[in-house]
Amino acid sequence: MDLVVPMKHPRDGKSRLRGAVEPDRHPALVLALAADTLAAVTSTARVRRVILVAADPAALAELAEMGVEVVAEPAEQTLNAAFRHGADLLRKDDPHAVVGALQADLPALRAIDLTEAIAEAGGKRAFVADRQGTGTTLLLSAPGAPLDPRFGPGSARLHQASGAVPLRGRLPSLRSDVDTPEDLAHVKTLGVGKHTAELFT
Ligand SMILES: Nc1nc2c(ncn2[C@@H]2O[C@H](COP(=O)(O)OP(=O)(O)OP(=O)(O)O)[C@@H](O)[C@H]2O)c(=O)[nH]1
Ligand SMILES: C=C(OP(=O)(O)O)C(=O)O
Repeated sequence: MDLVVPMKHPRDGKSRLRGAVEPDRHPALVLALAADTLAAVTSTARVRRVILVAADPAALAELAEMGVEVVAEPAEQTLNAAFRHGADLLRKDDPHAVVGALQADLPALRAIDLTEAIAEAGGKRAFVADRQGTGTTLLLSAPGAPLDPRFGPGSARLHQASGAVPLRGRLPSLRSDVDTPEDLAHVKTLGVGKHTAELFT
């Protein structure tokens, strides 16, 4: 299966985390969260391609070295348009693939949780809610079928209402996205990847 990961310019993203590090290091924190997410993704055997859909590809040069393809976001500059664009590019090359949409703010992600989620989905359109139960961290299409992303506030409910199956596994590392300082404290208890850890030593 192939994955799409969207990213704003690191200077603009994760505004609710502003102040967690010195202001001039905020972009480095956003990049570190993404680098740890991508390190786990690219070490997951079930994942074949990863497309990063970027508001500004030049700002993500260091992520491009991690075995992911960085492309520019489409003219419609919204989160769901970014997901649809990445999914369309992947489908052009393999019309029958499962396509996944993953958030870039999962610094504690472990390959074992991503593998378990893909297995539990079993080819159905399915999603993983965040640990609060309101947001979505991963949405998987059925093979060759539309991804139909509905990310944004309350997306777990929207994904379920659109027929996606909520995955029930514990999946602690996959449910722990980092939106707030409280989320950051939580992922530190799980154990973050090296890029994020380096910013707090
Ligand atoms: N390419 C692209 N990525 C986006 C867009 N909107 C959100 N994202 C990315 O999608 C992911 C999820 O978004 P949020 O968790 O809401 O993150 P955010 O907007 O950076 O955070 P806040 O400013 O705190 O709301 C993050 O990796 C964002 O960078 C967009 O319009 N285009
Ligand atoms: C956009 C979303 O993310 P967040 O909770 O990270 O803002 C979402 O959960 O659909």
